[in-house]
Amino acid sequence: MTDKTPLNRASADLERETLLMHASGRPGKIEVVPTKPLTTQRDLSLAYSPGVAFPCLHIARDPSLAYDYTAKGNLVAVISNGTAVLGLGDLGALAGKPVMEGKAVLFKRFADIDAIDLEVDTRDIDEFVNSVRFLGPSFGGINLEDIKAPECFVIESRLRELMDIPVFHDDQHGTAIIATAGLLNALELTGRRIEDTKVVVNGAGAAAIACVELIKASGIRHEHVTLCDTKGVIYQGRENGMNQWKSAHAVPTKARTLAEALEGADVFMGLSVKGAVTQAMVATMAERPIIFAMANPDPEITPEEVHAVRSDAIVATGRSDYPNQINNVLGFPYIFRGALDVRASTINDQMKVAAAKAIAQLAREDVPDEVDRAYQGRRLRYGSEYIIPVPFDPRLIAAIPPAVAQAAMDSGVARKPIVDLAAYKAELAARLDPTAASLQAIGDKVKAHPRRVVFAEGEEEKSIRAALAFKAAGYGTPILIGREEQIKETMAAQGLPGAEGLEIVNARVSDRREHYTEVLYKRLQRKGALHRDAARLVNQERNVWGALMVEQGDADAMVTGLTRAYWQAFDEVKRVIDPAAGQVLFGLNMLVARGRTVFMADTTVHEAPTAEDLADIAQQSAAKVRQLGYEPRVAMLSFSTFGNPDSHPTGRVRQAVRILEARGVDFEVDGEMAADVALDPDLLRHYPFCRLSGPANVLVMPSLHSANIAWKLMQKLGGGTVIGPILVGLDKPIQITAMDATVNDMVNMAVLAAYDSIES
Ligand SMILES: NC(=O)C1=CN([C@@H]2O[C@H](COP(=O)(O)OP(=O)(O)OC[C@H]3O[C@@H](n4cnc5c(N)ncnc54)[C@H](OP(=O)(O)O)[C@@H]3O)[C@@H](O)[C@H]2O)C=CC1
Ligand SMILES: CC(=O)C(=O)O
Ligand SMILES: [Mg+2]
Repeated sequence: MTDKTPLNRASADLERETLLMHASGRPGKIEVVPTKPLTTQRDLSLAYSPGVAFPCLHIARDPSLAYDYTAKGNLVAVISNGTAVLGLGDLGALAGKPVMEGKAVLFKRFADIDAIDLEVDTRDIDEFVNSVRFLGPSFGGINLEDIKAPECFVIESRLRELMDIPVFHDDQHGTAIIATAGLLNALELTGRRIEDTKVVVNGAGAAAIACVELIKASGIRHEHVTLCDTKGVIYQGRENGMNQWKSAHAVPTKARTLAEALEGADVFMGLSVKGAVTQAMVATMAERPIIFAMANPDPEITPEEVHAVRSDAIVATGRSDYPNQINNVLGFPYIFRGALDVRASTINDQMKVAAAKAIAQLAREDVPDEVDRAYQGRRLRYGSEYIIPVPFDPRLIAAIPPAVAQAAMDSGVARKPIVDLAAYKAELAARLDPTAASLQAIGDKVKAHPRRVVFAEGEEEKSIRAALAFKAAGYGTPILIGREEQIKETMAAQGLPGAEGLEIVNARVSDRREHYTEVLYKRLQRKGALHRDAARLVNQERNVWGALMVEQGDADAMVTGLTRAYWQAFDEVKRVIDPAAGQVLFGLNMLVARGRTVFMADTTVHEAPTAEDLADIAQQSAAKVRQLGYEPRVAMLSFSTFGNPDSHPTGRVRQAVRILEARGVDFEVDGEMAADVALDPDLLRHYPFCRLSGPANVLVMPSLHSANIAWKLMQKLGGGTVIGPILVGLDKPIQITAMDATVNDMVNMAVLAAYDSIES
């Protein structure tokens, strides 16, 4: 590529990273995980033949039992023929699959709905309808996606008639719901009356027609909406490129082009293609114009372009990297959640309006700290840069589905009404694990305060890739320690982009060498090191050099670990950096599995911790976990629970609990207790005196043996994600990965180290 503008470089980085992500490990983004054990002959005879005959026979007698005996009730099909893939046009069924897999995982991530993508390889309406209409028994709902207009209108309405489960074309109604929510708030913020507002919509396809219908249903007047397509304004009497859906919105007007239509308009809604609007056009709009440029992945006009000519504008796009993301991801997971939970037979207009109102209302409410923290650097207060909630707002799950479910019940389409709506809301709030939001919070904070992070093993390919990813994500400046020619050679051999934006430091030629040697010599001269030993360490040990950079303030943080056993890297770092005053050093792992996040300590340092050590580890773990956004509930683990069985080794753990009591710590802690009691609320109930208000999220292990074995077993057999060990207690932010760390692990650890340098 010859064009090396920052925008093109950024998109080349994004292309490389995205392709790598999709191809890494198991290709694609989804897999199927069994929910029942399948390990023994007995398991097999229950899950499959002969036992499985019984649920079949029961369902044959009473079809509603399919919701009790199969996954149907929580399963949605994301179905497309790929004729309008985002704003990329007709790429066909197969090429649309990455988007459909993406939609499926968004269902899971945001609303705990299992979804599977189905790509139907036909552009023929009848063939498509016939391929889908018989799939009803398998699913609780059908999400149609990226099917172009006008075929999508016919397909959706025919399937809605033919099927007794919700059929929802996301690009139409999901988009319309979110855009309407954003519009209601933008009108309020700019002091406009809905009935006076003049709207121009560019695009007259699936998303645009549905948006126009919903904003009109919300109070925008028919004659105040001008629709444009590739042929210009859709005026009354136009014949070229028309269809019945466009005709329904044609207005008498002299305007023939988008530019003419936009003169004096209050609102622009783009649901067309990248770059369809110019700065000159938005310059002619009314005071405080509202501009929703929603084409994906690139908007009709960027917020920077708008603000250069209209500083008074409220701007929204479909993208997550600008404020005001109007994207149907805010809608479809939650709308289906509510619909599935009442076994709705359809998603009707009342449910859509309820969703739009719930979303608009949420943006007006005070933003809780955890959401604010997650979007550091942005002002999440109802206003022109925050007209709509952000996708990682954990309140969405408790706000939208109940509104949708209630509307379904009120409008008579709920087949299983919810009796206790308050209990339903509480259940929804607890349904999703906050880890992703918390990691997002950490990453966003680093982006808001970019750091200089040393990647000590700078010549390693994984280090280079991690450094590039760190830079591309906007976390700051990576510093690679190594020989420039070597690093550049590896980059060229791997087809990686240039080293621009990376710093490369070669200890042997650095003008900081003498200084670092003196600093190290001063530290080590009474620990048996001669001057030449210090010089050798500075010259030859990258971990020592990197740690010195951090210690001397030449870098903010460091990550290492790929080329040395953990203990060796740890020893090298400790030559330069001490534990922070009054702190012990230890390892903390973050385990994410089965919808929950649990921290485990000490996984790296204390082989046989004393009661005092255990108390220190518990106290520092609680502080660290709080810093990461969790309220700690600490369990001091053992093989015994509250004295049963009573044995000598557990005394240490009990003593640690007494020490913590005496210190008057400000977090929940109790023990000794077995791991299953700590994690299982039903078992915990046998101990009503226990001071934990819920299952523990911090496990303090009695020894390094049990801790190290436990997290490694979890990593290899647990099916979850293990992050860490995170080194806690060092005076400077340095993290050591495992030798088999992936690029992603390295980036995570670099971000955690960078975060530490901001927080400390
Ligand atoms: N932010 C969000 O949540 C969502 C955004 N979208 C975006 O909306 C856009 C349209 O998607 P969708 O409705 O599904 O697709 P469709 O194929 O159904 O419709 C596309 C429409 O865009 C019009 N169009 C294309 N190019 C231009 C242009 N240069 N000027 C004016 N109109 C043009 C077409 O005009 P014609 O009729 O003359 O062919 C057609 O009416 C895409 O960019 C998509 O990414 C869609 C859904 C959700
Ligand atoms: C967001 C979406 O669904 C689209 O752009 O098509
Ligand atoms: Mg779409």
